[in-house]
Amino acid sequence: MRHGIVVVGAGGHAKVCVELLQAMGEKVAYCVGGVDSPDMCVGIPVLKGDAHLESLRQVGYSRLFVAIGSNSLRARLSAVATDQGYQLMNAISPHAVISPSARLGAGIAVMAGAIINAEAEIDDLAIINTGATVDHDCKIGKAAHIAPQTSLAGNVTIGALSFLGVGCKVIPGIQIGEQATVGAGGVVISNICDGATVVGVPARTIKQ
Ligand SMILES: CC(=O)SCCNC(=O)CCNC(=O)[C@H](O)C(C)(C)COP(=O)(O)OP(=O)(O)OC[C@H]1O[C@@H](n2cnc3c(N)ncnc32)[C@H](O)[C@@H]1OP(=O)(O)O
Repeated sequence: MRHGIVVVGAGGHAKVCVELLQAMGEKVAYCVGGVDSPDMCVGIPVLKGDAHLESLRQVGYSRLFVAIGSNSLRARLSAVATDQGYQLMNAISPHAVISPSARLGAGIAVMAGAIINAEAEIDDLAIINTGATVDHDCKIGKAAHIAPQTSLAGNVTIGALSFLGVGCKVIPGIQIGEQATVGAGGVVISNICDGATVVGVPARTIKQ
């Protein structure tokens, strides 16, 4: 028997991802949340505590999606789940537009209204959030998050675990390092180092 998908997380991001998976025609069996999670997540029962991952695996669940907004936590729990033998699913809205030449990793989320253009590469566990645009030849690193309405022009590279807040703009060819943060509404016109936080128009560094 084909089991439903296990979703890790029970917060706001998980709500959206559960509904993305359902829109793809999948059944979500359970969410697995922290001990303080609500009992239900958009109608899906929530099991509290990561120990449930192992017990669900033992009774035959094998497909899983990690729906946690924190990039580092998403990466860590995905590694735990794959070590337990889970296969990471993608949650991709039927209302996203994705080029046939784009390359998508595993465990990624692409929300409604997102556009991913020709030969873009989206690495494992990345989030391309609502209405974000990733133009031709962009490279989005592992477990990076491109927040709603952010627009990347062509040939932009985003390093692993980086976060671009809501409504950012990045001009063509820019390279943003790993674990970098761009504040909401930032306009990036020069390269950004690993670990830096930048804000504003044009974006300036507030933390190195
Ligand atoms: C579906 C979803 O919800 S997806 C989630 C989307 N989430 C977001 O877009 C959140 C984006 N987060 C931000 O923009 C945050 O403000 C961050 C991450 C850039 C900075 O957060 P913090 O490290 O807590 O910085 P803090 O709030 O202390 O601000 C530091 C300074 O930067 C300024 N600043 C912070 N964010 C911004 C911004 N987006 N644009 C311009 N200036 C900013 C502050 O005014 C402050 O300036 P000051 O020192 O002159 O007073």
